[in-house]
Amino acid sequence: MPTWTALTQTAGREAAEAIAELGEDLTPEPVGSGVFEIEDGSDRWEVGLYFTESPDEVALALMAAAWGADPFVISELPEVDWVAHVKRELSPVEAGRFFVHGSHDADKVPEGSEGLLIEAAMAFGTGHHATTKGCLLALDRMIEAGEQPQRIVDVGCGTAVLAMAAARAFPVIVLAGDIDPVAVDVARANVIANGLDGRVECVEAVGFDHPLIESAAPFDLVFANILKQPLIDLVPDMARQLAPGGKAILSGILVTQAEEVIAAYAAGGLPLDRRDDHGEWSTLVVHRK
Ligand SMILES: C[S@@+](CC[C@H](N)C(=O)[O-])C[C@H]1O[C@@H](n2cnc3c(N)ncnc32)[C@H](O)[C@@H]1O
Repeated sequence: MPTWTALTQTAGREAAEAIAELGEDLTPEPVGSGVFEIEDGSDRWEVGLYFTESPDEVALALMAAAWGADPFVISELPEVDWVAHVKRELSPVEAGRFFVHGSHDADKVPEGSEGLLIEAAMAFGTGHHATTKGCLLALDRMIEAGEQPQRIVDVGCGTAVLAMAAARAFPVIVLAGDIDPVAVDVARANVIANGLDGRVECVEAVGFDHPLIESAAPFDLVFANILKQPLIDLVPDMARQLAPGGKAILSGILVTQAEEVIAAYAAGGLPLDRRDDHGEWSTLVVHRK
């Protein structure tokens, strides 16, 4: 049976995300990576990189030192442990009517819930992160309120979890774009696995910058779970690409950054409807006047 090498360490959020990203450039390439919040109030994150061959320990030590992070803990895992690890990390997540789960939990979707199948992969959006959950809850409230957006785009789709949730809720074609080609591949695979082929179109795009997205504008609903600065940079495009009365669900914003993002959107003609904080993360709903 093959063994896996798991590298884990804890770090601050920014360092953990950077290490997971840089880890993908290593030789040999990791077969998986993940950044998981340690929910003990310590503001520490666990970053894991998983290899089928032994990685270059010198490169790893340099990478950890460059980020001022602790050295990696290197452990050999029999295959069975790796599977168990992924399953443990990917316990199902409930957010309103949505139940995000791996294939090992496909039989656990509660009656009346919308199941979304997301396997562990190298893209963000398993539903575990507070920002994804915040967006799913905002969508759930819109559905509850009887809103029926027709033109929808998910900017920074990652696994396409938000785009697929919207496609389950509304009988329209949902567009999903990501700057990262690996995420786009993962998103396409998820769309097929969820039986949404033809209902969610995934493209490689920076912001709204793709012919398919531009030709579908203006939008009634935009998701953008990206970080504070890209969200602020996106204000002029967001104002142009949203239809009057259209809404944007924004996340990836630390609670301490929320006022700055709210002010930037209000100044761009996109006032705040609602703000919800989940732990250290804020999710905002804004609309175009
Ligand atoms: C925090 S993840 C969100 C994934 C998913 N939408 C969710 O809510 O779980 C952010 C994603 O946005 C992508 N991204 C960041 N900036 C972007 C931009 N300007 N345009 C398109 N995608 C972007 C990243 O590659 C990443 O996949």
